[in-house]
Amino acid sequence: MESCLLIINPSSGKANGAELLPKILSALSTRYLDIEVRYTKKKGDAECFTKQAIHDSHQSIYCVGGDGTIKEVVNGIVKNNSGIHLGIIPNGTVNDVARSLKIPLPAEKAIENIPNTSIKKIDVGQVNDDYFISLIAIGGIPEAIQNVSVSAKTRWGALSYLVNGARYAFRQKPFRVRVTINNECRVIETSLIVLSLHNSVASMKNFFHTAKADDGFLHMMIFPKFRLIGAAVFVWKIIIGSISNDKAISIEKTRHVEIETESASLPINVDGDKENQFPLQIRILPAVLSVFVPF
Ligand SMILES: Nc1ncnc2c1ncn2[C@@H]1O[C@H](COP(=O)(O)OP(=O)(O)OP(=O)(O)O)[C@@H](O)[C@H]1O
Repeated sequence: MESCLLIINPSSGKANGAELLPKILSALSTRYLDIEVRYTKKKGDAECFTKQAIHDSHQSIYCVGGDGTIKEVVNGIVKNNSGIHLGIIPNGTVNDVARSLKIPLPAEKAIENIPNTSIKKIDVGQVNDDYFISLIAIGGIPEAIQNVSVSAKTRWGALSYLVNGARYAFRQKPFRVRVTINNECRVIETSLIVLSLHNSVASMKNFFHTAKADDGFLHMMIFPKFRLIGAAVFVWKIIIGSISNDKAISIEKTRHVEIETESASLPINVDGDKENQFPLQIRILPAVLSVFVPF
């Protein structure tokens, strides 16, 4: 029988990860003889635990947390060039990766479904020297979303993101970026850029209608400059899932993109965390991650 590492972020989502332990152990014990359990305490722990699991020759890692915790595990896997299998028990606030992979929500359902999963190879994004699994967003709105406190997320869930994002949308100042796709360079004034590997963004399904976790593409939306009324219209279209039909938005599908700006303080959000400095070299690594998904 095989062995696995179970990583639990006890602060993700409603901060109930530790309470799920008995159920998870019972589900995993049908598949694994040895199950090591580790709790994260801070940023970087999940990547560090992953590195150790690869070194210890575990066959799989199960991750209980949100997209930020999954991103750390993915960094540990890809940076170590490992084929270790990843199981996702979605217990964050938005859980876009799980939604895209049709992993049942909430976490209790995903746990019950562990026996009915098999391996699928999916894409990973690379941004400069790091990796991401879901989303890069540039602008003040993503920064506002990132600044939502753990207590607000625990109490209000995805609603806390929406309210903070909408509040900032009205104060949003446009910014100028140089975007290079397929050797074609464009200077654009925009208020928001969203780049995703999946169809679900900020827990809203079909943000990118055609995106698939294994299609080998980065999906990118460049919004025009917007102010008060424009922001309200876009927020509404995002909520009702019709944003990708908006003619004012430029939608790109690419394998590589470079984004530069002279606005030194322009915020970048990578899978929910503030990271990286411009210029951004972003590319897709097709089918490099083995994840458990429902049959
Ligand atoms: N014990 C802990 N207490 C507080 N923060 C932690 C702890 N362990 C990890 N973290 C932080 O949690 C972040 C990841 O949270 P994660 O994204 O998984 O949950 P979330 O923000 O609730 O969900 P989502 O990304 O779906 O919105 C990591 O970047 C890390 O900084």
